[in-house]
Amino acid sequence: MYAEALQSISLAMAQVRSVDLLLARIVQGLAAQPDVALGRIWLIAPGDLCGTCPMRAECPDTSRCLHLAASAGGSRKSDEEWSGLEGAFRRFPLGVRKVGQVGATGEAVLLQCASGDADWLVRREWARREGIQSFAAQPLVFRGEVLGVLAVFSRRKLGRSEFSWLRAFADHAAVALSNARAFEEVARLRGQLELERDYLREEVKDALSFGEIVGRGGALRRVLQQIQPVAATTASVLILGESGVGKELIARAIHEQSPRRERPLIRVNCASIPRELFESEFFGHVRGAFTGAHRDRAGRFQAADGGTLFLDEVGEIPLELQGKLLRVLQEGSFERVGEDVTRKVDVRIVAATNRDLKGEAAAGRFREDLYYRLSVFPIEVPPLRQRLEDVPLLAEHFLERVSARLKVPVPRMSQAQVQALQRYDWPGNVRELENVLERAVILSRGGRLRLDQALPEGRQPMTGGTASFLTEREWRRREKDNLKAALSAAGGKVYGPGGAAELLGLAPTTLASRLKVLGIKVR
Ligand SMILES: Nc1ncnc2c1ncn2[C@@H]1O[C@H](COP(=O)(O)OP(=O)(O)OP(=O)(O)O)[C@@H](O)[C@H]1O
Repeated sequence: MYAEALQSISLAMAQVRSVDLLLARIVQGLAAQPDVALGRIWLIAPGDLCGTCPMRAECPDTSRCLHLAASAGGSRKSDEEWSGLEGAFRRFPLGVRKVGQVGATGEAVLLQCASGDADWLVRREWARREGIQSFAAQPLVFRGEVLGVLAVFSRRKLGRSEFSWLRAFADHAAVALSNARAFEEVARLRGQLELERDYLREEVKDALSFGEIVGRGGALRRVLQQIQPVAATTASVLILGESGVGKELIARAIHEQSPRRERPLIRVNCASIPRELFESEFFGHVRGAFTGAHRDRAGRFQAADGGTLFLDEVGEIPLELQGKLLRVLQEGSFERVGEDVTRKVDVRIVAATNRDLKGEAAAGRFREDLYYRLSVFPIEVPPLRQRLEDVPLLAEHFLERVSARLKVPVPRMSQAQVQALQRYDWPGNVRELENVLERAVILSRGGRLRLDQALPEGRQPMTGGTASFLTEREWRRREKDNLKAALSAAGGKVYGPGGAAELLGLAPTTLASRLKVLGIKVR
């Protein structure tokens, strides 16, 4: 081996950004030298093949060992090549045999075959046949940490000077290895960020509307008190409550108060995913896995790696997929659609439902084991009608927010109006209250708050005098009843003489589109 050869390999190394490619270049560069029979690199990594490892009995600690990561060289007797990463030496326990000792101590070794101390050679027959003279192993050390071992079997006796050249070369290799790892990490993070951005973009609008949780009544306080203790853990949380009570707000608060707050919170609305796309949405797919899969795509589990996955409307997940979901919750592993590789993730689950999931499980519509897994820590958010004491604060909050958004002065709300709001039973919960106030602010046009038309029918505040108009909802109902009556008078016939369109004096196409809008089915 010559200094120039090592230098030119070093130069080439600096350009490479992939760890695998880098290691391959190094050993191939070494093996290209006339006297080198075999060049190999092992890297320290967590123990993985312990069940089948031939050195298991000698292994002091299965947590970490040396993994053969690159190999190059060839026989001088045959055209056999030694680039495979399998075989007896694919793992070395740290501290065991020469390679393991270099990995454990960080001290290099130089051994000669001729000197009679060739006991270290495991394959003596191989060494004799291939004319091996020397073996040199150098640790790959970066910032004081041993990353692995670089070894060379030489057909020419290696002297001290070559050994020290190899030392310097190993140092270059270790730096290049750290750089390549850093590049790969950056690329991985960039990929993940892009993925998160894709998923998050659709939710930016939603996210902007999530301020603090408003309301300090006893019922809500009891809910809020549960957030902090559970946020600190990795336990799955199941948030139960009717639509619009603020379940998503609670889910976000759990994430924000958890140690995962710097990592992504990814939301999946399980009700909006078509049945056949569930698996791919959750776990991702590889290109060509199904029609339309034009490129590899990571799923939401991967996007949420290290963070929290919020499974909204979890009761909508099809039964077939529930088993796979259970597995990723239990083992943290899954496969992309169309791929065999098993991937690992670390994801905390917060799920929400407005269904009686326990009842669904009892009826066989939801897997019971999954239900128990999800509901380790249930949080029940009461409907707004059971905490009407929160209405005044919530109403103020929404008035201010909507006015700011519409850039109008905040209209003043009278005590009577607040009471009117508290008399309503809010089937749509906080979301409905928010919508009512938004309508009221728009109707107020910068003047006094106009709740009368904004509230759903039959709930106008008692301001004296009867209203001489219909609300939108009343109007629609009247129209619906009217169209139904006409249809029935026409015996279900829409078009032509005696049809409903003619009876109503409407163009048939106009009638058809109104029927569609109002959801009226024609027999
Ligand atoms: N306590 C609260 N303080 C402030 N805003 C609230 C509160 N509760 C709910 N909201 C608002 O009400 C709307 C509905 O809340 P959210 O989407 O969290 O309900 P949900 O229970 O998840 O509904 P769904 O089951 O329909 O998904 C949101 O705009 C949210 O900001």
